[in-house]
Amino acid sequence: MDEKIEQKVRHLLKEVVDPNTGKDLVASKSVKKIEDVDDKLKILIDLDYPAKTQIPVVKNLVEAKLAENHIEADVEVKQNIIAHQVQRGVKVFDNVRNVIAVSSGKGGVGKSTVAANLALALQAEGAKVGLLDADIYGPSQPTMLGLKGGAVTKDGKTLEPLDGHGLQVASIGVLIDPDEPMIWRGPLAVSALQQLIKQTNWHDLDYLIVDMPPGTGDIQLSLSQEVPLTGAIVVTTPQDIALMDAKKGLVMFEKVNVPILGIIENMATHICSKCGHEEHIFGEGGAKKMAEQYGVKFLGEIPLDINIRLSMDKGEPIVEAAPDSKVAQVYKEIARKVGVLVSERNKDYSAKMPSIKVSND
Ligand SMILES: Nc1ncnc2c1ncn2[C@@H]1O[C@H](COP(=O)(O)OP(=O)(O)OP(=O)(O)O)[C@@H](O)[C@H]1O
Repeated sequence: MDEKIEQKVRHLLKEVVDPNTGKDLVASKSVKKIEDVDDKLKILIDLDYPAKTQIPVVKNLVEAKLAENHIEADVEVKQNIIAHQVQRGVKVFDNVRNVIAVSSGKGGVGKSTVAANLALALQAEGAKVGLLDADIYGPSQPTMLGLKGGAVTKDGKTLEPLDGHGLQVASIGVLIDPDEPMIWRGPLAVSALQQLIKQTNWHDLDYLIVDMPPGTGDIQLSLSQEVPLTGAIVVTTPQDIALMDAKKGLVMFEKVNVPILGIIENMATHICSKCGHEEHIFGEGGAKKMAEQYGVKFLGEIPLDINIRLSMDKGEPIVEAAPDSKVAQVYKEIARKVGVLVSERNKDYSAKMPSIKVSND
């Protein structure tokens, strides 16, 4: 094709800023092809984040820029979520492109609720998503996602993921007696969770969300070291005591070189179910300040809202039960940020690395 045209188009695409990444399409490496097909200019743009609602937005921006410059072309915008780098020395999973840990410094801050709604929000925007419930102390995803039935195996060795509103789900809760108190020794817990992750037949996932056990003890540390994580999210509530523990979570991931995608403040404000008045009953701005202090992103704040709890208790998280509600929009906004932050991580090249043989001859 005419090199001049290609250069001109590339130059114009440098002027089209994707509102989601804040970068132009060339800088974000989204331009996959500019080619001549049967005398017609064809442009292919790949978006490396969940983009169902954003595909038409980006397509319109490109078409408008080309039209302004009297260039006619077929513009195709696609979602193509690729695998990104994990900790050095850890092997990535087959069929799972990106693994994201959702963790908390302490229990009860709403980590599992965030994990479920975040997974559903990523799915709503067009991603293929799995959820691994690794919370050995209180596996709540079977209830929260209304899972029916127990573990399913076709070959007696591997597990089939369960279906939770379209998510592929594996939960330690399905494998244990829910009425028995869970007393795991560290290594046993880690090996049971490793088995659950590796022996589940995940089918072609863009993201696997891991609902981590709360806290920053040995089990959490081993998991953060051994599970191939693209990034971690720390959930906290606004109280000083929760923030103190959340900081420990940040330090733990830093120690094992897992990039922190950001902090989410849950129960940030209380919304009165009678009058709709919103107030910061547990304190204000603590998580945002902590994010600044540690140089990580503040992903957003989720209000304390009775509908979040009621929908979870019914097994239908609010993003699924009321996708257009204000609260569901907050989760979706956070999910969009998470998708873009993952896309900014380095690509995973491990699958293409040649294996090097060292011989003694
Ligand atoms: N923003 C919210 N508004 C109202 N209720 C919430 C909110 N977030 C979580 N909850 C409720 O708080 C309770 C605890 O939430 P969840 O189980 O997600 O916490 P957790 O941090 O995962 O706990 P643990 O780590 O101890 O398992 C649940 O009943 C949940 O429905």
